[in-house]
Amino acid sequence: MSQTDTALQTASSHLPQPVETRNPGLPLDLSWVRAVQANTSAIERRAATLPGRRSVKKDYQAAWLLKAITCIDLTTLAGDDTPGRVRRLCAKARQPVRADLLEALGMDGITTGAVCVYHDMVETAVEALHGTGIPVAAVSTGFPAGLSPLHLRIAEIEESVKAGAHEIDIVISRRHVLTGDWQALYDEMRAFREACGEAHVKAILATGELGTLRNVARASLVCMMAGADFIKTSTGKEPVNATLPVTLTMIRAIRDYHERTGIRVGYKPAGGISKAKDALVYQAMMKDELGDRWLQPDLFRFGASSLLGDIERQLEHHVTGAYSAGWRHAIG
Ligand SMILES: O=C[C@H](O)COP(=O)(O)O
Repeated sequence: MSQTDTALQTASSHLPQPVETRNPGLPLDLSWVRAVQANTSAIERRAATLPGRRSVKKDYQAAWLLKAITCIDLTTLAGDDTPGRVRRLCAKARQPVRADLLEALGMDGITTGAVCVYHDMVETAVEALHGTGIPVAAVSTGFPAGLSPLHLRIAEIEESVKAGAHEIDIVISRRHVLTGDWQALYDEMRAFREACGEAHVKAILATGELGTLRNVARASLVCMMAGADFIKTSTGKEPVNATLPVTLTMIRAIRDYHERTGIRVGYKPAGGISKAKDALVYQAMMKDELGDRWLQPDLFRFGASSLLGDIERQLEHHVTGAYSAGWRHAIG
């Protein structure tokens, strides 16, 4: 088998998905939560060296980028979203890379991991993705601030599930973290998880608003104890969204949780990830810290509205040797 074949097999390994047991959660263990620390300067030092540590080139890079596409929650979360824009986004999710490029790469049948929209756009997205197997994710619970009354946040989840969302991206109440009220955070997350039913729940921590990496680590753990299927960094609307130090902190919390419980929880960095080279750094970090299993779309997603365009541009360069203008790979 040639190097190209091996590399591209890595990309197509998203096709038959391993079935992961959902995280059932645990009773809140406050002593475990309070024991969690984060050594900020060590985490920042390690994160700063990461972009230079691993570099994949040529066919391997193309394979990693194709894999990254399968992990994108292709997102539009704008006040001026329309059914037309969402349908165009869904068309892009079904065929994320131009057919001639895919053919040159020896690939077919690749899709994004999901499409992520506000509740009002769920029905349109579900209809547009009918028969593709691509799940629709709905942001929920008063996204992005999460400050509406609890019963309305729960009703919003239920409405989105009824409208056909397979995944619900909830926002936590940041004040519970900032005041150290872990019981309140746990109860809220548990209620959200219950309202989701069969739909998978991603807990958005809004890490840019949590103050310290120790808070990020503790909030990650509490959300996992309360049954989150994924923990996600940001809404994309905070002043600081996904970063490498936050990512290290959260994926180490996922690793600890797995070591203690045997349960794998997924990770979704979101907000401001728009370059193919950044996606490669995140993938390398997942591989280093958690292993290959966490590179599959059932355990790893990028929340991104414009990453796909840059990846497609890099793939075109790989195939043709030339860069095209970014607008040629418009998402919507
Ligand atoms: O969850 C997804 C984010 O809102 C997308 O953020 P972005 O537009 O910066 O890629």
